[in-house]
Amino acid sequence: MDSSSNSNSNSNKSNSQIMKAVGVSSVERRVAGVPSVIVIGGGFAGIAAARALHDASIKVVLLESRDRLGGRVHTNYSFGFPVDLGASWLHGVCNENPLAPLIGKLGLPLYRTSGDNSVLYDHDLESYALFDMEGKQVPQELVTEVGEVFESILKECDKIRDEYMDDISIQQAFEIAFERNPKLRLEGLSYKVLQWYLCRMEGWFAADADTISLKYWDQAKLLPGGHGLMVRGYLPVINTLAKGLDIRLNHRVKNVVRQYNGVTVTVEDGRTFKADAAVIAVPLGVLKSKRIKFEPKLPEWKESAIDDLGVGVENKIILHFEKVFWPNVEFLGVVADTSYSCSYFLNLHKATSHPVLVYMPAGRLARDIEKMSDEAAANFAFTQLQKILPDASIPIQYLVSRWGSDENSLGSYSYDIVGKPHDLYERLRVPVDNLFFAGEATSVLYPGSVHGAYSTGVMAAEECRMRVLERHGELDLFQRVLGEDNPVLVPLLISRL
Ligand SMILES: Cc1cc2nc3c(=O)[nH]c(=O)nc-3n(C[C@H](O)[C@H](O)[C@H](O)COP(=O)(O)OP(=O)(O)OC[C@H]3O[C@@H](n4cnc5c(N)ncnc54)[C@H](O)[C@@H]3O)c2cc1C
Repeated sequence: MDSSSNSNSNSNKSNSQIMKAVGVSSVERRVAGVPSVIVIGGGFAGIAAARALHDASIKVVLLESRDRLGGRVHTNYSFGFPVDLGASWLHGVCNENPLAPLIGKLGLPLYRTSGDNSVLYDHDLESYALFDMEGKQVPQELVTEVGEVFESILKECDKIRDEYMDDISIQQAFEIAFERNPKLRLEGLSYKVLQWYLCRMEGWFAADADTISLKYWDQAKLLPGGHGLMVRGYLPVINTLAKGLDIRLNHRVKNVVRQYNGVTVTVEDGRTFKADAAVIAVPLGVLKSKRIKFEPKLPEWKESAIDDLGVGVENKIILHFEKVFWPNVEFLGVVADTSYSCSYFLNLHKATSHPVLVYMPAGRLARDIEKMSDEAAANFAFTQLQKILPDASIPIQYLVSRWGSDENSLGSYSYDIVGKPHDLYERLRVPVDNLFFAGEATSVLYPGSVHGAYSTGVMAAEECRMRVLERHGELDLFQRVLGEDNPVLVPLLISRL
């Protein structure tokens, strides 16, 4: 123990002696002090990174542009109870989920909307009601039958993927599947139900079928255990992770300058922050907009990953009613001629006992609705509801999200667009000198999810910690390995066999 601390201080001394010899400025002298990191972005990824670095005794400051933490997790309490305007499901209700220990420890209840292997991504067809535009309920058997056809189409798409060298869109693949197997091309009400399934698929990617890559649409990993709604909202998890951290709200980062010995970050009002390294945990949409200037510029391979990965839009229009007047099912749907015109309402009353319906448009429809005022958007959602329930009473309150145009997100979550490589997530993750990247779009396994974002934050923090401590000559891997409660067999990292 003693000898290791001696050797650390010796290495620091020699560092500062070298620095004095070359006449360096105060910025460089900071290297001899406490290891420090700036985390940019206070969503799940950024908070997870800041937490891990703080717990490893690194000095961390987290800069967040909004006046709140959480980013695309936003629990709102204006109805007098929690509702989530961003993420609300835990995808993968199982112990392998990296968030499971925390959610479990906090005693937060989950309402499971699907088990494994459901036709829909986040729901089983156990508790639902679909209607046509005239308000007539679609028979359950028909919905199940069309669900089976939908699965057959996806299997056909798999074959098409194997045959085609070049990538095509999901929509093109569907058309080829219909040409090859006309029985799959449904008609009348069945066709409309098929459009509704497509609408739900588009919701999962927050994008339209003509932009989603056939090659990579199903490459993200789904954890087992189905999907569970966070009944009390996600905010308690954010608050727990953020406890005791140095967080600066209303700090919009404009400039990130990296030097060989540290980073300088400038926020909108001109204030600067300096540290040994930075974790960039802002959304892909923000990186795409180039509103944060990097000096020197990010390398070409990083820039092209930012440009080429898709970011879709999904929104929530949350309607609060005086009392429940709709059927006691988990979700209500409206089937139509095109997936654009179909609708989906999540019935929060099932999970939370509050009289709330959540209308969830995605892709072009979501972008179009964002052009409306909040009031017009809420009216639009209500009009869709009136199509199926003409006697619907008017909502007493509503909330409207705008993830696509909000300058702090500029999109809802990432997805693979047609014709681009799948290694973009990894390229987005790979550090550039002393800049480390985190966020859902850097998750190779679980993009577009809360647990994916969380894992990337933890991973970026670990890489960053190693880098920063190495710089300070203080790297003590021994302590971490010994400190683990449940030692597991970790494969050796062998770079040359
Ligand atoms: C409508 C919707 C529904 C969703 N549903 C689910 C779901 O049910 N389950 C699920 O797992 N996932 C869901 N997701 C996805 C999930 O919310 C995201 O994958 C995850 O929250 C992303 O976390 P993040 O930390 O990567 O990014 P963010 O949460 O976006 O955090 C980035 C932070 O950076 C800040 N920032 C931006 N610009 C700057 C700047 N210049 N300077 C400083 N700070 C800046 C932002 O304000 C933000 O706080 C949903 C997303 C949306 C939009």
